[in-house]
Amino acid sequence: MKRTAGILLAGGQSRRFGSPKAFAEYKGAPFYHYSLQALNPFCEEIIVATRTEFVDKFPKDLCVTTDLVQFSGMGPLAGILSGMEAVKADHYIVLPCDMPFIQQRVIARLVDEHSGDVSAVTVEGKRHPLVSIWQASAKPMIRRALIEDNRRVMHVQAQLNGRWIEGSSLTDSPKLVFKNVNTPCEIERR
Ligand SMILES: Nc1nc2c(ncn2[C@@H]2O[C@H](COP(=O)(O)OP(=O)(O)OP(=O)(O)O)[C@@H](O)[C@H]2O)c(=O)[nH]1
Repeated sequence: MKRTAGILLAGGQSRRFGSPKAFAEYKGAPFYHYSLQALNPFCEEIIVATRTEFVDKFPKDLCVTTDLVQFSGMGPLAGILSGMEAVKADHYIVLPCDMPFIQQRVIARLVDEHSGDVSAVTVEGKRHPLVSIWQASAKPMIRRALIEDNRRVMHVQAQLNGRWIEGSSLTDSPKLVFKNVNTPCEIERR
């Protein structure tokens, strides 16, 4: 049977937010909780890829890893590879930690629509490369990109046999569901 793992990206610097976004609260729960909930039914295991200083802030029952030392500080692509290296699986569902409106049923649809080496979501022309599903076979290409200091997730996706899935085919409210929060006022307005 194919094994699916989830990778929750939570190693960013949150410069625009001003405090670590993973632990910012929305409706009484930390942002990361919403991504975790969305991934949960579809993954045999979920790994949180984060920075050393955040490891102890996550509950002890979560699997948490830090980015591979070689690629530390290189952004979400490094987090994706680090998650892949930490957990063996056939494919990986990746979500950022700053998408508190994400929904399980939308991830279910994304899983149904996934094909090829990688799938990711686009909403009205805005690409969300981190909301994605990757085959394990993409790992060497990600590694090579990072070794060459190419940190762009979309660049790697373009080199793979991948597809962009229109958010409107997954949910009636794609702009909200796939909204990533970068500043506190974006969440205060809700
Ligand atoms: N593991 C890991 N995750 C990262 C890294 N950089 C960003 N992320 C995650 O990727 C997602 C999108 O991050 P961004 O909002 O683009 O970047 P950020 O550093 O969190 O925020 P800014 O400093 O405001 O750009 C979030 O879930 C981040 O936690 C990294 O180097 N390693």
